[in-house]
Amino acid sequence: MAKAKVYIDGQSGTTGLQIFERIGARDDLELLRIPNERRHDIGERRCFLNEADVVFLCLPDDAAREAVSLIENPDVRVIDASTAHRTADGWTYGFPELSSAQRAAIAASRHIANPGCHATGFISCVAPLVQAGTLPTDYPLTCFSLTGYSGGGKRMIAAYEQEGRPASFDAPGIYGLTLAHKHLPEMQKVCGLSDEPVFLPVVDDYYKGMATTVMLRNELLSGSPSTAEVHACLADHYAGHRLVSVVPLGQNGPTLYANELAGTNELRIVVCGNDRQTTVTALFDNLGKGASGAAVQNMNIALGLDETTGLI
Ligand SMILES: NC(=O)C1=CN([C@@H]2O[C@H](COP(=O)(O)OP(=O)(O)OC[C@H]3O[C@@H](n4cnc5c(N)ncnc54)[C@H](OP(=O)(O)O)[C@@H]3O)[C@@H](O)[C@H]2O)C=CC1
Ligand SMILES: CC(=O)N[C@@H](CCC(=O)OP(=O)(O)O)C(=O)O
Repeated sequence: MAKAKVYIDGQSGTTGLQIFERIGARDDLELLRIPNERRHDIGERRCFLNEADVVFLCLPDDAAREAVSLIENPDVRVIDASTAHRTADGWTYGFPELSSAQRAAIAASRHIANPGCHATGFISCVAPLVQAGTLPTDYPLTCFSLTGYSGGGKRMIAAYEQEGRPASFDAPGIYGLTLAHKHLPEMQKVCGLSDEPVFLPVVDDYYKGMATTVMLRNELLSGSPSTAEVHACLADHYAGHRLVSVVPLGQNGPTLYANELAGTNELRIVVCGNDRQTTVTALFDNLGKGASGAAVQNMNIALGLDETTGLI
């Protein structure tokens, strides 16, 4: 069988490099590499974008939209890591663990929108509870999400790693204070919520790794479930999945560290609580299941391969 041809637009960026790291040595794929000095040349990019079977877009939103407009070959499968198309018509949201129907839609799609990193954490905690009817769609959700500075791409990495950087970078920084973070639309739409959550992201002085937490009052959930019942609902949903799992109740340490799953493609959910209040936390790597690992998983599904090929 012919090898699938793969092109990464934005190959020298943070997400692009991490995709290359995961697929560069695979012998079932043929990687098309644009000469580095031509990587911004529209004519050259157009050739690569139309020659590939699978294209990863690892670009800012506007450049991702432009890249899509350059693709004339209807057989190209596009996996866009940017925010540009995550709630757009005609695009399939690339979180296969949502449902078997979602996985089948990804397998059949030519336009896959890779989830945002904070959105990945939020959706992994919330969507199964909504699907089960445990979490009412009008629940007043709040969420905070910790990320390493590589989540901000090359520019933020350079800012954090520069000599003489501001002393404030030594401490966690709460941002998104206008409560209009770019991941809110996908969080609301994919979970089927009637409103956006109140969401605060926090960036801190470490390279990669995330902890996204949603806080719940059990009495406001349908049927006032115990914390163990909330846990069971999530554990049932993710049973049999290899990249997303739920830590057995009580098996987590007393402190959750946002870099616990850094360097992996996995996401693990930790449920804690006292039956009056429950917290659900997703631990993962912003560059793993939060971006490049998820993008490779989506490619594997789109090519009909085992979804974890090259990932575990
Ligand atoms: N970092 C992360 O954890 C995550 C990132 N994402 C998303 O993935 C996308 C890429 O982010 P990230 O890798 O962090 O960003 P980076 O800034 O690290 O990389 C962006 C890349 O895009 C290239 N680029 C920019 N404009 C153009 C253009 N017009 N034509 C061709 N190439 C262009 C840059 O080229 P050059 O090499 O010249 O700078 C660079 O290689 C973004 O949309 C981001 O929001 C999603 C989830 C997580
Ligand atoms: C630390 C930091 O700034 N992180 C970025 C999220 C990176 C990401 O996921 O961006 P996409 O929406 O393109 O996926 C932010 O919060 O805007």
